[in-house]
Parts: sequence; structure tokens; C-alpha cells
Amino acid sequence: MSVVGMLGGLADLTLKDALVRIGGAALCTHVIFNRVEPLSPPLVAFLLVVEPLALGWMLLQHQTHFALSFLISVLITFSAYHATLITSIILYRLSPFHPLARYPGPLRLKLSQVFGFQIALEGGRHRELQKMHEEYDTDVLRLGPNEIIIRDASAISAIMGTNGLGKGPGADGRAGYRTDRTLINWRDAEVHAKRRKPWIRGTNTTALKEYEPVIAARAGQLVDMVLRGRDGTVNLSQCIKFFAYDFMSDMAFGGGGELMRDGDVHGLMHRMDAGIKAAILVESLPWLSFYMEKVPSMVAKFRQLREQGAQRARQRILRGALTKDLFHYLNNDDGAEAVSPSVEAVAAEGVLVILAGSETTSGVLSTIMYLLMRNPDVYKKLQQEVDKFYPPGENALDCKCHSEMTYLEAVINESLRLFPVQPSGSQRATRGKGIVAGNHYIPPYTSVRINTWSIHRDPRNFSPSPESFWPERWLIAEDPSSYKSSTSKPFIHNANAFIPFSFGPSNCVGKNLALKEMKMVLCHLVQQVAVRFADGYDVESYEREMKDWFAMQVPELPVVVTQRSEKA
Ligand code: HEM
Repeated sequence: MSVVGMLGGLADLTLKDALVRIGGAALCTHVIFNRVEPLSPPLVAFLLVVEPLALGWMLLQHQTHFALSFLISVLITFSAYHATLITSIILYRLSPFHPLARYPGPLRLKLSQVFGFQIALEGGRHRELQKMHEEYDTDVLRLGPNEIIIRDASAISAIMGTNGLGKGPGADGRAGYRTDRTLINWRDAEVHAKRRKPWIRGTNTTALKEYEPVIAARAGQLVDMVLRGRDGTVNLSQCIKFFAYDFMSDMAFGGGGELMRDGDVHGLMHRMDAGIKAAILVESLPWLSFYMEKVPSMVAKFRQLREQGAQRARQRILRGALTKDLFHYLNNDDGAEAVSPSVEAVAAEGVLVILAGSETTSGVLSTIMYLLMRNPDVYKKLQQEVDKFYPPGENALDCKCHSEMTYLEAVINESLRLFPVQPSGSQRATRGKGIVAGNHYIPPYTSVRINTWSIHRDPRNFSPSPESFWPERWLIAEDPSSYKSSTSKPFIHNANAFIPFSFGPSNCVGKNLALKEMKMVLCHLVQQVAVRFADGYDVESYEREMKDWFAMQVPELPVVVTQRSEKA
């Protein structure tokens, strides 16, 4: 029976019966929302506004029993309808009949995604979730009414691998349900694979060779910049951010970024930070993003960021290629595809290029420098390795020795293990069919994340001292017989649990570029300068103030920089 049909004859009912019918209609609405999650504004308006209004009008017919004014009758129906709807949603979400009932988690997270958003916005989601896994003693935590997060490496492949799940509804939220999406927001596996092809060409070995001189020039400028600091003190994380932005501009757009030379005169970094924060809202509450897109002022900051990327991409396409930059491939200037994408489809990639190409590597590089300063023994060993392969006078920006620099690799891996760029993982979702991942059943229409932060710090995957910065574990993993321990703790190193660049067909397509960039910069920095924390700096504050937003956001890092030859 249709909802309206069910209401027929309401006028002949007693008030009690009428209220029962109103409740019934509200329950039907809950079923509809639960099954099809309608977004269409007319349908949503009908279910949430028109229907209770219509019921109010029918209730008005009861004036033979009660002298109800129109306003009161509407108030009663609205209250009864929405109270029933909300109660029904709450009871269902907490009930043993909910498909995710078996998975524990805080009550507020089971109740509404709004609380998940609140945790995400505060920036400490990675730590909160790790605490929750421990508190509830579970590998699978209920992160939202229809979302779970898993701390079990054996589930990675089924969720993220080749035959795994597609991206979750958060991608729709970030994309504002638009059709001109950037690669990371495509949920359809086929479209995603097609859109990924030019990215793969633009980050393969041949393309990377083209970017090497660009990295070298900008890394040289970075060293000059950090040495220019007043009284030798600089905010290293900001310098590295400026470097990464300028390099990304050259590498992707063939130029146009000069933050290291001019400073951030146009407030670019502030706009990026604001846009990233706004993205948390639209990712956490995708349905809200659908409506916010229709009220541009509500997503102004996020839109600005998206438009800024698209604008730069359009300018670059109009101007044409000066070098074989990333847009040379994204725009099919290399002619690899039979049909070139539209300008708008290419322009949509602009925002991802800016964020993925600069926010990620800059954060990781800053954190590596922070960890080196906190661990002087490691810093010294890395200096020794760099000095061995690139003694004074040798060009440390030449990549020829990278494959032999095992300690450098270990330092990078260990930093990425402890501080992955996306600590709370990226969202995937089941559609009409549930799956089994590891030992865990994921019901249909469930969003799911792999908890990278917790998996990387789980003693079942990395031991001993999973919470400590110990690059040597990566060398021991290559030669387990070299492990010597004063305790009886076994050495555990689960390579399958190391996923800083994610896993599967949607993993980080820029992985090799990022690794090359980081190795070149680190070799050059370590060869040329010595850094230490600035006097009076609260060393603990760095980790405390890291924020799990899109890519891990790092705080200021005030340091004193000296030229190494001066030091010696
Ligand atoms: C240390 C640096 C970096 C780290 C740790 C990193 C990590 C990640 C992670 C975790 C994802 C999410 C993948 C998923 O959804 O499963 C990702 C996606 C992506 N990254 Fe990176 N990234 C880094 C640098 C870069 C760079 C330099 C680029 C180049 C421009 C880049 C381009 C991308 C793109 C295009 C995607 C989307 C891939 C897709 O959806 O198919 N990343 N990255």
C-alpha cells in the first residue's frame, strides 16, 4: 500500500488512530531512506515536509472532536511524524537487527555520522580510533551507522585489492556528486581505470627521468632558502611546503609557483588549509554535500580550492606544453589515447595534482626531518651513508646511488610506517553484496576503511617496539639472522601490513615520483646542511599537533640550520 493510500480515510479516524497512521507513514519513510537513500530534493522534500504537512491537513478534519487550529494540527503531525522517524532510526541503528550490530563501537558513532565528522574535524581521529580498538578489544570497529574500520592486515587484499571494493560514498561527497571528477573521486571501477591511464603514463620511469632536473633545481633552491633564515632559524615544515608546491607547479603545470622566491603573498597555503578542512565535512556527510553544492556559499572554501586547481589546469592547457609535464599526459598531448578527454575533464584533475602532488610529500619530508632530529643516532648514520655515496663535491642530486642506499630507504619506510599520510585509510564500500575480508563479514551497503595507523603500529605486524622509530627493522627484515635482542621478543615484520601508499588498483599512482623526490631532497639536505630543533621548541608538540586531514597536516617545525662544511 502506498504511503498516501495508507492515509486515506484519516479524516474518519479517532485522534489515536490518526496518530498511529502518522507513525506508520514515518516508519515507511524510514524504510525508504534505509533502502534507497534518496537524494533528489523533490522526493526528500515530499518525504520530510509535504507528507507530514498533508497529514496535518487531514488531522484538521477532526474538528468535530477537537478545535484544532491549522497550526496546532501541523505541529502535532510534524512532531509525531519526525519523532517516530528519528526514534525508529535510532532504535534500528542500535538494534541487534542492524547488519553491523556485531561490531562494537561508541554509541554516538553508531547513532550518527555527525559524530564521526566531529572526530575527524578535530584532527586526532587516528589516535582516537587506535584507543577505541583497544578499549573495545576489537579489530573491527563501528565507525558510523553504516561504516566500519578494520585493524587486520589479512583483510587488506579483499577490500583494496584487484577484486576488492570500489570507493565509498565519501568520494561522492568530495565530488559534490558532480560528473567532472578528479581521479581519486571516481567510484565506478571502469571509469576509474580509464582515467588512471594518463596518470600512469605521467608517473612512469620515462616521465620521472624528465622530472629529475626539475626536482634538482628546486631542491637546490630549498637549501638556499633554509640557509637564509634569520639567525639561522627557519620554520622547516613551511620551507618544505613551499618547495613541494613550487616543484609540483613545474612538474605538473610547467611552472607558475614561486613560493620559495616570493613567499606566500597570495595566501595560497591558507586557502589550501581551509579547503582541506572543508573537504572533511563533505567526505564525512556526503548527502549534505549534495545540498551544499546547490548553495555555493556553503562550500565556498572547498569550491575555491577546486576552482583554483581547475583554473591552473585550464591555463596550462590553453598555453600548451613547454616541457613534458604531467598535463602533457593528462591532456593526451602524447597522443597515447585515440580520443582526447574534454578540457573540463582534464581541468578537474587540477585540484588533485595540487593536493596529492604537494601536501603529501611535504608532510612526509618534514616528519622525516623531525624524526632525524629526535633520533640523533639515526641522523648520524644517515649522514654517514649520504657522505659515503655523495662525499663533499659530489652531486647529491644525482639519483645513481639511490638503489644502494639501504639506510635512506629504511629511514623513509620507518617514517611512513609510523606516520602514514592517510592514517585512517581511504574509504571503500560494498554495494548490493556483502564480502568476507580476512575473518570479517562486511554486509551489503557498508563503508569500510583499513586502519593504516593501527595496522602499522600493531605488534602482530611489527615487533619489537612497534611504536618506536627504529629504521634498523627494515635492514633486519632483509637479513633476519642479524637480529640480536636483549629481550626474548621475536622479530616480526609483516611486509603485507605496510601500506603507506595504499594497496590495489586505486593505490597511490604517484608513489615512485614521491619516493624519487624525497630521496633526492633528503640526500641534498643531509649532504649540505645540519639541522637541530630551535632553542625553546617544545619537541613533543609536533606529533601532538599533526592533523589527520586528507593528507596528514604537519605543524610548524622551527629549526636552526647550518652549512655542514661550516660545522665540520
Ligand atoms: C609520500 C608521498 C605520498 C604518499 C604517502 C601518498 C599516499 C597516497 C594514498 C594513501 C592514496 C590513497 C589511495 C587510495 O584511495 O587507496 C593516494 C592516492 C593518490 N596519490 Fe598519492 N601519495 C604521495 C604522493 C603523491 C604524489 C607526489 C602524487 C603525484 C602527483 C600522488 C598522486 C596520487 C593520486 C593521483 C592518487 C589517486 C589514485 C587513484 O585514485 O587511483 N601522490 N596517495
